[in-house]
Amino acid sequence: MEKEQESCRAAEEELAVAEYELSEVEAQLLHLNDRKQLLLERIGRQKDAILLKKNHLLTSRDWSNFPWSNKVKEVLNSVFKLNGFRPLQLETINATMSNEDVILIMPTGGGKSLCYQLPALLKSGVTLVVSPLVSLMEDQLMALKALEVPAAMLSATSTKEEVKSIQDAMLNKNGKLKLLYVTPEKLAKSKNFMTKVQKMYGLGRLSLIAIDEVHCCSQWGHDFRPDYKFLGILKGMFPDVSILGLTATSTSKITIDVQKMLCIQGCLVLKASFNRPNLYYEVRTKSSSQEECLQELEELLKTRYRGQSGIIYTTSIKDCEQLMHGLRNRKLRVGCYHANLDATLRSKVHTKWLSGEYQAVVATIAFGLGIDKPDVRFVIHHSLSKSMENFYQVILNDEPDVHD
Ligand SMILES: Nc1ncnc2c1ncn2[C@@H]1O[C@H](COP(=O)(O)OP(=O)(O)OP(=O)(O)O)[C@@H](O)[C@H]1O
Repeated sequence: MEKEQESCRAAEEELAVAEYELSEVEAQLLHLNDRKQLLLERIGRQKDAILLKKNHLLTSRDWSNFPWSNKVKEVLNSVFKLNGFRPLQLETINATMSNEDVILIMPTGGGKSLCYQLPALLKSGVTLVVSPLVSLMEDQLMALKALEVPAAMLSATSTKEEVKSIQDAMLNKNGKLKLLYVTPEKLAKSKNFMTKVQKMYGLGRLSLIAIDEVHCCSQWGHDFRPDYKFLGILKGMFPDVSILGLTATSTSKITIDVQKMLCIQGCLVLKASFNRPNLYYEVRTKSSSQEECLQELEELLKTRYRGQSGIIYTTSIKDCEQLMHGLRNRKLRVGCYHANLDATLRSKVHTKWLSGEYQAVVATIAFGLGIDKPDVRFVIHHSLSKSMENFYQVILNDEPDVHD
């Protein structure tokens, strides 16, 4: 009995020692965890400071004169038939030629395409251009064909033969192909195509990656596209190739998000002026009566904007439908466009507006990306835009470019 009591006491003592040791270890772990936290914060601060310094160095550098400047001018004249650069075009081209990652924010129609098309011709190999819409790519290809620049596009509708000939051109050391347009879906969904891009990179033939409408990477923007997320792997896969992201709409929050997504934090960000002196803005007091509002719109469309083309933006689909019916009842030729209409109907409305059959489209923000009509003379906002950037984007998508 006594022996058992002794053994029990010994076990209790052993337990107390172990518990004491454990409490010591826990205290050390707590201390280590605190140190870890402090170190992580210090590393984060240091990384931010380095990015800021690098960004400052990039931003304060003079991007206007480089050994290849004469060649750049020559290609601008002889291939693109242009006499000079618009603001920030030369800086973007030079930074891209220097293998820097760049985000270029420039208003619609500012001349973003030249910023990757010209380096594509000067660099050896093929420039990959990621573009969100097949119609945008087709426009670009038509313009490049007229300039006799070898370019191609790959989309979900490309035939087997087209795919084969493009893939051969990608890997052919003597191939003439300079620009290859692809949708982000194609990159994200076709393993076969990505393998070919990797091979092209291995051969030193991937010269530049241009990402059009780059704000689509960010969930903060109104045009977020899930497939743009895939583009985040490109920098890791092709570290020697510079990335040029282009957009007409980006807040600093979106730009930082895009840099993070594409793994190009601290890269050079070039932002052109968004002041467009050829635009006239007017703010009117909106009547609370729907009838009076319709009457005012009718008057504008039949008098001030008679025979002219435009867009009336609303923020809700319900408003969009109601306004179209109200205006049609007043014998105005208008259509409506929003995300709830099927693609065929949307395309019909778009075509009728392009051809002039509709004087105006009553639309939500779904009507924007890829809309390009040279003779738009008015944009009416029936409701206030959700943000300044949305407002700017919908105006400039449709602005008559009287300077060009
Ligand atoms: N340096 C230049 N001098 C004269 N015209 C130019 C110059 N650069 C571009 N352009 C012309 O400006 C027009 C718009 O260019 P581009 O399509 O590249 O604009 P963008 O910024 O890409 O617009 P979006 O945002 O709609 O894609 C084109 O007709 C192009 O030929």
